[in-house]
Amino acid sequence: MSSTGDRDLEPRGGDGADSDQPALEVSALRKAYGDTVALSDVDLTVDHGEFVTVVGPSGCGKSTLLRVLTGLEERFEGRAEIDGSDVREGGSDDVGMVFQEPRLLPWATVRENVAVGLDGPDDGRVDDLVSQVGLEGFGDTRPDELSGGMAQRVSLARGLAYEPELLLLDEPFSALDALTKYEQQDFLLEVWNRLEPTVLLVTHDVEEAAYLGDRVVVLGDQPGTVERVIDVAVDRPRERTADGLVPVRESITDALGV
Ligand SMILES: Nc1ncnc2c1ncn2[C@@H]1O[C@H](COP(=O)(O)OP(=O)(O)OP(=O)(O)O)[C@@H](O)[C@H]1O
Repeated sequence: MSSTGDRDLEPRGGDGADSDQPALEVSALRKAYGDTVALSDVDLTVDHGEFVTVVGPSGCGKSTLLRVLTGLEERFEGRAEIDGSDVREGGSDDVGMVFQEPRLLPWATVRENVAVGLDGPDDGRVDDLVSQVGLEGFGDTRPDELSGGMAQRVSLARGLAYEPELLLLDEPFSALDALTKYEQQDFLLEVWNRLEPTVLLVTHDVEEAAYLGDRVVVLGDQPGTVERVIDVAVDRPRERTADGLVPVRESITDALGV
């Protein structure tokens, strides 16, 4: 299966983006919870329209990095900016987040959960998204009647619904079976091609990190810091079996020490 669409890999500014500023910039980031240092000395710059994947072992601080960027962690050292604005001062409000746990409104239907960030009703778009994440026919279903993988897909559709300039995704495909995961990865690539958001996607899946990313940031643990940054110089659309992805996967596993 291959990703869809053809894409110019030059970074571009999206609508309203200040092209003088990177989409996202982190420098000398350090975040500790008591004695536990979750992140240390993290530097990362992501350009507008880039798709960057972050891979690392469990507990290396991947979710913490996303929490810092979304403004959920106000106490940290160093700098974290979105479009040149400090995340502690609000960053940008044009950020879509897909959390590791779906965090759906339990009383709301699938359709209502997807539409939650939209200003007004846009039934056509919501229905399209519901069907694109493979949930056609489940628009009126409530979260307690969904499997974990279905709930995760509702969360993905909600994160995409208002077409943000920056998408922060925390293991959005981890609860999916292999085939559904491939379909949803390609759906995300199709959305990325069409809307050109900047994407930062956290995963522990080496294959996924290589297949999706323009660059792969490998985090090491204890404390979490950038171990290696790997450019994925493989043309898009990509085949999952592309020869060029083999050395990328090897470089990731080498950096992870596995
Ligand atoms: N609220 C918290 N209080 C205390 N320690 C925390 C908190 N959140 C995270 N940590 C610790 O910070 C470190 C990084 O956690 P984080 O959840 O960011 O890792 P992760 O790489 O996302 O892990 P996983 O892949 O298992 O989701 C871990 O040692 C974790 O125990």
